[in-house]
Amino acid sequence: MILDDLVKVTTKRIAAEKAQIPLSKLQAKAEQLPVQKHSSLSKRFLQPGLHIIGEVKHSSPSKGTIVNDFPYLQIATEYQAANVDAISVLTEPDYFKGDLKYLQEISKQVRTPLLRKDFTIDPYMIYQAKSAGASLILLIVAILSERQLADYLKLAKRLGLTALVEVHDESELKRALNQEVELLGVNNRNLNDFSVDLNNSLRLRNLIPQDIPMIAESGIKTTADAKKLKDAGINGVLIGETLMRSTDKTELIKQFKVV
Ligand SMILES: O=P(O)(O)OC[C@@H](O)[C@@H](O)c1c[nH]c2ccccc12
Repeated sequence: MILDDLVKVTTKRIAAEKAQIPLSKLQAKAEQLPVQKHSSLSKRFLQPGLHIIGEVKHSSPSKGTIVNDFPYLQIATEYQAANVDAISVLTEPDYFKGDLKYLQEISKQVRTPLLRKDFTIDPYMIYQAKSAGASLILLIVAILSERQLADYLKLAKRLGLTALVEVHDESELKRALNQEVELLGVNNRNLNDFSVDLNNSLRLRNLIPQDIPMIAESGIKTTADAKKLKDAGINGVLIGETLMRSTDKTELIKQFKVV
């Protein structure tokens, strides 16, 4: 199963990174950065309208290389100009061709809140995210124990980071709702077989309290897709491939915003 592989390579990578920059040093750096008023970020997604998270993604295990040309700074700048609510930056190198440096560089150029998109399995990665300029981190319920989920949520909160807690099905959602979750993501992609089903988001929205904003993730291609999600009470969409392949991202974001 791909998630198992991702956890394995990530564990290995983080061990190597810890040998480069020790936790204590990274922690010191992260702790001295200002703490943003983090609760306001998740609440923003409860405001009327469909909120957009644009993703900066070079490649993925399901699609391979998505774009050959990958001017990540330019893409992030364009997303910001189009007024997206947040920008998701893939930092996982082995399967997504991501890099922490993309996040670091983008954070120096844009003010839009940034989501570190990675397979968080160690507190070290949360300190890294903070140090690299992220405002949000991804916590994938499927790869975390109850203890880890609780601890990472607490750490994120302390550092002023908003956690996007990702679930794929009812049982994961149940586990997420046992915790103090402020922002929920429902992945429409099944990471076992890569099948995508927008109904996943539509179905799970009814099981999520209205005061918790929900983001539909993956496989959103058309404004009709986005409209269906919005009409079901979904607060935001996370769009990667469709935006990455678009030659007019600004126009497309504009269209997604007014569905
Ligand atoms: O490119 P898409 O189909 O629009 O999907 C974006 C995003 O949802 C997807 O990249 C994603 C959702 N959850 C993840 C977890 C890790 C890595 C990537 C992801």
